[in-house]
Amino acid sequence: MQTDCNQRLARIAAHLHPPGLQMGERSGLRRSECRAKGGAPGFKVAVLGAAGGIGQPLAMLMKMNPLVSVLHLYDVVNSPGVTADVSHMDTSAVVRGFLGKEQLENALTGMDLVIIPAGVPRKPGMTRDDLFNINAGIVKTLCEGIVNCCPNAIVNLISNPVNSTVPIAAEVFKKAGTFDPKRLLGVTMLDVVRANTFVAEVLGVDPKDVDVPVVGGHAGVTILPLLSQVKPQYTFTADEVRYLTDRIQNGGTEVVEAKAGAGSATLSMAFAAAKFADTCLRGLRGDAGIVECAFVASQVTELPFFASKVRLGRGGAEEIYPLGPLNDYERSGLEKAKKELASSIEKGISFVRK
Ligand SMILES: NC(=O)c1ccc[n+]([C@@H]2O[C@H](COP(=O)([O-])OP(=O)(O)OC[C@H]3O[C@@H](n4cnc5c(N)ncnc54)[C@H](O)[C@@H]3O)[C@@H](O)[C@H]2O)c1
Ligand SMILES: O=C(O)C[C@H](O)C(=O)O
Repeated sequence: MQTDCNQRLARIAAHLHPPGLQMGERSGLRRSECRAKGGAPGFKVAVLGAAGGIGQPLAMLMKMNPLVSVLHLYDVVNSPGVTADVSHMDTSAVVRGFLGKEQLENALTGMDLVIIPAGVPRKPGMTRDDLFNINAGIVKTLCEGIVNCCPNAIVNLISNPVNSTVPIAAEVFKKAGTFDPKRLLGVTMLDVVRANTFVAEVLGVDPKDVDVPVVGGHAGVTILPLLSQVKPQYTFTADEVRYLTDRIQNGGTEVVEAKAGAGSATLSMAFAAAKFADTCLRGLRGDAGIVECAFVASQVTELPFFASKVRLGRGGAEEIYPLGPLNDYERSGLEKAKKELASSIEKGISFVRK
């Protein structure tokens, strides 16, 4: 058995240069095939946009996740190099790379979870909505691929503007008759990660002990931290509430400005995306009591999409929790958030319906 495997590897190695070539492209065999057969049970995960600023560290973090048995890394550039690199990590997930549109189908076929950080990031002075013209088309194409190849996969959508790209994805799935609202999740985890960090600084505690629900959406005033519901319970002063709300709502801009033209949050986003993906996988596995915030199709407000706490299970976002009691400051924030969200959602919907 071992000898067979070694012989096949030797055959593959003979065909595998120059570096960067898709694994198995010439030999018809994948280097991972020998091990894939004996691979650990687990979930199949694809990262679309895997060679990007978020994609690369996210690929690394997903390769470290013991719940992942197969990791597909897709991009329109540089995915062979990222794949070769990540595949050398001695963790159990089998890694395969896919390059360019013609390999999208193979990248997606059979996936349980698809994570999408594909698209352009902001530069200083831009809003997330300024990314719409480029990213809307990218997300639409990738979601059409999901329709054809893994319509039952859970989708974690990171590409901005999330407030519009999630409605775009939903429309693509609806058009194809494959839309399951529980399986489409806009990733707002970075807002929660930031909120926990900034609140922990104010309280002087470890961020791991802090939990701040962040609801609404993922842009400016639509990011609504519910500081009155913070765990551990604490009553902030009005100044603290204003400082924290402003910092959480503008955390993305803080990074964009600090990077001064070199992009937006990538490392903290990869961390947040990996954390969120892990909760989705634990939900798929059937773990109980997994609750995170996400931007989903929702009836929590009159808007068709809204971020709030959801319970993740085998079917995705199986339960969507109401917002709970809000104070006057949060109620007024909610009205502002809903106004902006309504037009961003509408923009996404009409992009596909036009
Ligand atoms: N949801 C959030 O909290 C959050 C946080 C940070 C960034 N973002 C967003 O994530 C996106 C990616 O950010 P980044 O910093 O990684 O950007 P990046 O430019 O570094 O990487 C994007 C990658 O997407 C790839 N790509 C482009 N078109 C593609 C296509 N059609 N198919 C597959 N891949 C494609 C690019 O080749 C590139 O490798 C941006 O839209 C950014 O605004 C969202
Ligand atoms: O701010 C951005 O443009 C990227 C992302 O949405 C973030 O919140 O960091």
